[in-house]
This record gives sequence, structure tokens and C-alpha cells, in this order.
Amino acid sequence: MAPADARVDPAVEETARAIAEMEIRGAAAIADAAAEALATQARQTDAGSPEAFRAALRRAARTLYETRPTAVSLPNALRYVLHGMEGTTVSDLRSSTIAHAEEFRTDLEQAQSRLGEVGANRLRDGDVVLTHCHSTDALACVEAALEEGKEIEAIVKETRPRKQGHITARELREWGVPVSLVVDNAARRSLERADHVLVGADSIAADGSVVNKIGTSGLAVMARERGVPVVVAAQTIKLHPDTMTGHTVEIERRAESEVLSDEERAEIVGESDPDGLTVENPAFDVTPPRHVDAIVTERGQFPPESIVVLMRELFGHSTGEPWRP
Ligand SMILES: O=C(COP(=O)(O)O)[C@H](O)[C@H](O)COP(=O)(O)O
Repeated sequence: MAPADARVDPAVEETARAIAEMEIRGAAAIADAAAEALATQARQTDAGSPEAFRAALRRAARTLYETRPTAVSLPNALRYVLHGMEGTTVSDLRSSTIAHAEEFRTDLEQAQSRLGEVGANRLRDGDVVLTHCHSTDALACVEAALEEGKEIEAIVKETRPRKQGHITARELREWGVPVSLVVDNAARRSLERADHVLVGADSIAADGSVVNKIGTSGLAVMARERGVPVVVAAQTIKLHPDTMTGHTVEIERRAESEVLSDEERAEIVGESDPDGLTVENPAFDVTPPRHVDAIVTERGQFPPESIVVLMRELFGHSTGEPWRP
């Protein structure tokens, strides 16, 4: 049993709540917040023994891990920080954990800006990108292209049901990028004037499949039909190491209330049996590698089928779940 002083800090509970309720969202932001929360746990814990310290960190990591299942950046971040927890005294454990969390967060930021430079090479002056959801990795490519003096336009898919497209549109407008906001159903028509589909990823599997916001796979199929290249911007923390041994990526299913209000439900159901109406709300889908042209990472760009080589290089060691007791 874990020692009594292995308590999860309230700040960690608060971060976990914010991730679960999507106040903190997007794979990179989730990873960053999780690493920061573990540093807070390490700083605040009143654990009186190395054993209690380790147990408290593992508990905190598990609390964070259980928030959202699809973005692998979350377990990758937790694993990185917990693997860095070294020492035989509480003081050493504390300082090594905090140092690793800080290193992770700095690396994350630098990786995104390097990735942006790599992705910007694909964008030419005057190009139009079509986006889906809100991805900081994808936007880093646009930002780097703008810094190089290129003019870029964007067609931004609204992205039902939570309309993360509005966040994308806001950021692009802050940078002065002309934006056409379109409903998701306008995707195929909008592809007529797009030069690239540019999206992010929550997880990338060993076969090069891309797990991203629901609607990405349909968009990629249509883009292939129209001959518009599909570019996935994804730092290497989006690579899912467990898929090298055949695990599949869990697709998060979210609440009906994101899709249908109580009043709308009542209107549809009328006098009929309420159980006859169910709402499916999967948050992500899987785009097969044949519909993806390139995965842009901070290590360069890769055809999806070759991403496994990079995955082996980065995650060749055993992965494991260090937050399990
Ligand atoms: O699908 C989403 C966000 O989904 P949600 O809004 O459900 O979290 C983003 O495309 C990826 O997380 C990549 O984002 P980033 O490039 O910022 O890591």
C-alpha cells in the first residue's frame, strides 16, 4: 500500500480536471501541462521518505494519465519525467524530477519551433492551407513561413462539435493571415482552392496511421481524390511507442451534450422511447498512411510508412507504465 503521505497535490487534481474538461486541450498543451503538474507535485509534496515521494509522483502521474486516452504525448510526457526521478533522498528525488520536467517543457517548445521551420519549407509564397481543428504544431509551420516573408492564406474548418477551428482562425488573424472559415461540410468544395491540407496529430502509429480530430480521415480521402497533399505536423512526442508491439490507439468518446442539448433531444424524441435515440461522439479518427503525404517532425519530414524507423530510434528501450504501483 502507498504511504499515507503520498498524497496527490490539489494543483495536480486541478490540472487533471482542466485537461478532462478540455480547458487545456491539444496534444502538445496537454503534455506541457502534465509535465508542469508533476514538477508542482515534486515541489509541494510533504513525503517524508523516498518511498513516499516516489509513490506520490506515481499517483499524480496516474491521475493525469486517466484524463484523456488518445493523445500519446500525455503518457510520453509522464514517462519522461518519471524516468528522470533519480536519487536516494527526498531532496535528490525532488530536484531531479523538477529538472526533468523543466527539460521536457523546454525541449517541447524547441521541437515545435524546429518543426515549424521544417514544415515552412513545404509552403510557398501565396499558398492556401486548409486546416482542421486547432494544432499548435500545424500553426508553427504557418508561423515560420510568415517569418520567412511568405504570404499564406487559410481555409479553416469549423470542426464540430467543439469548434476548435475558431481558435485556429483567431490565431491566424492575430498574425494577419486572411482566413475563410467554413463549415465542415464545405471541405470538399474548399479543396478546389487549397494547396495543402495541414493538420496536427494526437498519436502516430508505427504503420504511419495518423490519429487526429474526428473528420481528419474524411478530409484526407477527399484531398487525395483532388490531388491536394496532406501534411501532418507532429512532434516526435506524438509517436505512439506501444503501437510498435501491436497495441491500438484508444479513441476517446465524449459526452452526448457536446452534440445535442437537452432541448434538442426532447424535440427529436417527442413522445417516442428516449432510449431509441443515441448519440455517438468519437473525438478522433484514424487516417491510413496511404492518405498522408508527409509527417513533419522536428527531426525532418518523413513518408508515413517510414516513421517506424524514427520510432525505433527514439523509443527502442522498453516503454512501460511507471505510474502503475
Ligand atoms: O486533434 C487535436 C486536438 O483535439 P482536442 O481539441 O480534442 O484536444 C489536435 O489536432 C492535436 O491534438 C494536435 O495539436 P497540437 O499540435 O497542438 O499538439
